[in-house]
Amino acid sequence: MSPVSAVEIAGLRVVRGGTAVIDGLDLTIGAGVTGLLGPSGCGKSTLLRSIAGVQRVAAGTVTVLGEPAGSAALRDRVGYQTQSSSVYDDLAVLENLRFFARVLGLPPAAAEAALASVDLTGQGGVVVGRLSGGQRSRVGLAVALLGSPALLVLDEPTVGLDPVLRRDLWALFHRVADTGTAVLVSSHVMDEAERCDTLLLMREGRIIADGAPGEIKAAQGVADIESAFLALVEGRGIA
Ligand SMILES: Nc1ncnc2c1ncn2[C@@H]1O[C@H](COP(=O)(O)OP(=O)(O)OP(=O)(O)O)[C@@H](O)[C@H]1O
Repeated sequence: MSPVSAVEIAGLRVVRGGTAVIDGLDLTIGAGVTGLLGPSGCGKSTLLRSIAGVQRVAAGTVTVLGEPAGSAALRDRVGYQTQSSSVYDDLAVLENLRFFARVLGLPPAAAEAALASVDLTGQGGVVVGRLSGGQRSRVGLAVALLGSPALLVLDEPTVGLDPVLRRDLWALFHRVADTGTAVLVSSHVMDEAERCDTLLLMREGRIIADGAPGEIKAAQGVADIESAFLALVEGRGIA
């Protein structure tokens, strides 16, 4: 059995504000938890937007689950959580989920299932505005998980969270990936690198490394991903 790749990108070029933010990017993303790591402004959100099908692209192709990114066939097969929260503060957790389930044409039971998958079953009646940061992130994640997507795209979901909450969220990403959903997570925190099955290091609109964290470190002859990133940037790796 060889399923289609979650994402196939060829020759992607994206221009924002008159500047080519991404120029000639080729990339394949498969199963498991893939981390997209790179400094602020390197183009992570732009790449994720292109995969989610909400970014105007100047050239190239972005194929998601065998379909062009953004096509109607992918509507409930791709879950996308943006950096800014898209949930309503003045609605309860379950009300939010039921609302988004309706928008996607899913039955109300999908809301309960998504709630359970992020361990918030007991919080369904709580107004989102009263939740902690970690719980809010989980609600956003639950919205992205509605309809059991085959690809989950998460833009910096752990930003601003303490180390314990970040660890718990990464455990959740792996649980989701274990069900067969490909999970793509961006972060600018290099110490999250070790939590990924596959790591994409991005700089100035380019993917400068793509592989398991251990492989990337070994190729550069260094002990941590931050050093690997610096070695790649400075072109002094052993590879
Ligand atoms: N709406 C916009 N109009 C013009 N330029 C933009 C716009 N959004 C982003 N950019 C530019 O595109 C580049 C890449 O931004 P992007 O948000 O993709 O980076 P990022 O790696 O996700 O950064 P961060 O971690 O800070 O979110 C940056 O130089 C940014 O200034």
